[in-house]
Amino acid sequence: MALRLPSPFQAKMKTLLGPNYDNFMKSYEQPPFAGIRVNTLKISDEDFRRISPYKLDPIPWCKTGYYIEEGERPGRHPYYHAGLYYIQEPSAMAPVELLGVEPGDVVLDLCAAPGGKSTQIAAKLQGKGVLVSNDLHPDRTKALAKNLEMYGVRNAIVLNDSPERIAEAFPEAFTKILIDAPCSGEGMFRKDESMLKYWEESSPLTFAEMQRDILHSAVKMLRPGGTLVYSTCTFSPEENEGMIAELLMKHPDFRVIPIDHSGPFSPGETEWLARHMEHISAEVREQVAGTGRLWPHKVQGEGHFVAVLRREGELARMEEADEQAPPVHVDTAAGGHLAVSSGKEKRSERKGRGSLRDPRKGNPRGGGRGGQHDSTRQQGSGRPADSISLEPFTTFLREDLPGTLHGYTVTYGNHVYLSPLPKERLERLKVIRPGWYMGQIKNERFVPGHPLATALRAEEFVRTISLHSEDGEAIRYLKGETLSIPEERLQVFGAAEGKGYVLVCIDGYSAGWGKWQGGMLKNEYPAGWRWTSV
Ligand SMILES: C[S@@+](CC[C@H](N)C(=O)[O-])C[C@H]1O[C@@H](n2cnc3c(N)ncnc32)[C@H](O)[C@@H]1O
Repeated sequence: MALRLPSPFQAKMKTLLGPNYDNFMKSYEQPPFAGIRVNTLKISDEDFRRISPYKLDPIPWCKTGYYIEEGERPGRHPYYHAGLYYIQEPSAMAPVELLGVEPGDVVLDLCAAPGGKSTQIAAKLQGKGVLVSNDLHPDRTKALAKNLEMYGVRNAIVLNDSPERIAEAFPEAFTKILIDAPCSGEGMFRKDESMLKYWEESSPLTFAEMQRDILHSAVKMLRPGGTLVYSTCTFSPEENEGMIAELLMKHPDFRVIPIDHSGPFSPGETEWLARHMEHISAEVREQVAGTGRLWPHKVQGEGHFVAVLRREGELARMEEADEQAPPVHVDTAAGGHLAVSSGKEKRSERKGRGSLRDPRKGNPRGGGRGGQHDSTRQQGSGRPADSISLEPFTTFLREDLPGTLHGYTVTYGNHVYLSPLPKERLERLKVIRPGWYMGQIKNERFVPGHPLATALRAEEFVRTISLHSEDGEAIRYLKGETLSIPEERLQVFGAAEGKGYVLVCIDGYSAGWGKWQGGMLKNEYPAGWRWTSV
């Protein structure tokens, strides 16, 4: 065995696993399993299987997840840059599958960076409903925002705030909540040896403290009848069954929805509960048995713990409880200006339907950090939001993007976003992305942003070019080179001319912008996203 596992870890696992311990230890002689998950926001599972550059072997607990062979480098293919798949450890695909997200859900992913599970949730939502993705650590939220953008997610808000503050802003707001908790990462040892040192320096009890706080805030944000999934990539029962048992003792309106144990999932470790947490009732212990474990000696994956919990009550039906963000449209009566949706009028127009509950009602204290927006800081600011004329943006929509986009128009300085929620709902939170980034108004022109391109389908834009993934042209584009493209290769719809912004696709799937003129395609692929030689 190449890995030197800490002896306290080995001793603990021996007690926990009893006769299964030897098999568990043998699993460390195997290389870790690698997986990819098809991004069904951009391509159907069936179409991906047809064009996949890899031999795919289905992952039993995730319909769109596949094992790929050892030695493959899935991050080095143009399809990765076109967001056709996410590289994800196979066991990590389980929690979202068990959360049961459906289009129209209002979902919170509370510990979301770098975004594996958020991109999975977004694929389940299919652009309908709301995804709020949060992470406490600022640097990690950058990767989270980038991944959501790369995967063409339109209806996500990225926050960098504490669970307590988010709970103040969104009491009983979400139909589904995922807590993929920070943990001691025992399931990561085989994949990432640096986790061994991390484990030796910290204790499961430190994590249990953090997890308890996160859960405490999360329960306040779930609607009656809603579903909460708690997951970790560690084996330690203190952070898994222990956490769930405590929650059930404290919140009798929460119940475990038992996971089917006839397949890859093993039952929760209730014997450990009986030995170490005597105050936990037998009824709660029985419920905890319904949680699920993926063990590395039983399945092809690094291991995970998952608990599915439901809060008692009748879940308000989506169409009665939530407004869909309105379509963005050009209001010609307002002189070609965009009809900026404030959300307020919408609510009063649709009296009695209510959206996410307004935190200011019944919370007269207000307060908070007063709308720090990283989106503004990172992407530049300028004039006060409302002084900006959106005309260049509306002209772009009308002329180049004739379809209907949904969302509340939110501006920060000269940056324009479409948000799945009205701006005032985010006022007191630290917002990294208030929604789908449209672009920037600069010198009275609209400069479309990269995330606008990655989330568009080829047929939604008036001018497109499709580059072949295999003839080197796509990689040259991804490296930032200018390409020579004769006009006949452009696909131009209607009466539009060839000159202007072009949606650059790879085998038909959007990857970014280019600007075409006189046979040359100027490259607009952002510097920070480019294909590098290593
Ligand atoms: C297991 S990782 C999440 C992985 C992520 N769900 C994914 O699938 O890509 C746990 C995350 O929790 C974040 N975190 C730690 N403490 C937190 C807290 N109190 N509130 C929210 N996030 C926290 C960490 O920064 C880390 O990114």
